[in-house]
Amino acid sequence: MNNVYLSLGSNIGNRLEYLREAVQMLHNHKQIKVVNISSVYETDPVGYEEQALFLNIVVQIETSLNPSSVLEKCQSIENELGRKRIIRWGPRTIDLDILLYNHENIVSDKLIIPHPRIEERAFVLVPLIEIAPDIKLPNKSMRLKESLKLLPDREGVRVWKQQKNGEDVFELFES
Ligand SMILES: Nc1ncnc2c1ncn2[C@@H]1O[C@H](COP(=O)(O)OP(=O)(O)OP(=O)(O)O)[C@@H](O)[C@H]1O
Ligand SMILES: Nc1nc2c(c(=O)[nH]1)N=C(CO)CN2
Repeated sequence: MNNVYLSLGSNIGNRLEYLREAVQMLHNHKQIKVVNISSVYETDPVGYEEQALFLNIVVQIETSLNPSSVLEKCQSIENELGRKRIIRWGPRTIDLDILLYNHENIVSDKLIIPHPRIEERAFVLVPLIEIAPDIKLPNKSMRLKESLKLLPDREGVRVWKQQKNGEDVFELFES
């Protein structure tokens, strides 16, 4: 079974509902098991700043899908939830990025894993480290929590809804 971390973000409409639906769609796939979900963080937009605040989470899944099939599933969820690609790094109902796939390094036309901007994004690192405190990038000795300490914009990431019960990954999405 492959251990995969995904980053999810939304900054249009009912942001929590989009996150909830995306996680449900992952859960509904018979080859995907959702094993952990971070708290929900409200985050200042990065890259293109003239847009609404995001909600971001990181989700850990176990899956028998290969990396390109995980990407296809992520993109089909984005399409189903009405994502439109208009501005690079611009507003979106939902965005799913693959952060890590086991400890593999993958470079193809469609996919780069680890995601190339993990270490510069507090909105990714904070929720990722919450659920995987000692995680490292493949072939790197420094833990990501050390990378996070080097980022200037950590205060742009605030807990919005605390994950209450790590055992029941769906509790977050039931209240
Ligand atoms: N690790 C990855 N996860 C998701 N998409 C990836 C990854 N590596 C490369 N891609 C490619 O990136 C393309 C653009 O993705 P997308 O429009 O979601 O980018 P973005 O989320 O706006 O920006 P960013 O990549 O900075 O998060 C996708 O079509 C996909 O082929
Ligand atoms: N805070 C925040 N900023 C972003 C995000 C995001 O999910 N959260 N996604 C982006 C494109 O992937 C660009 N900027």
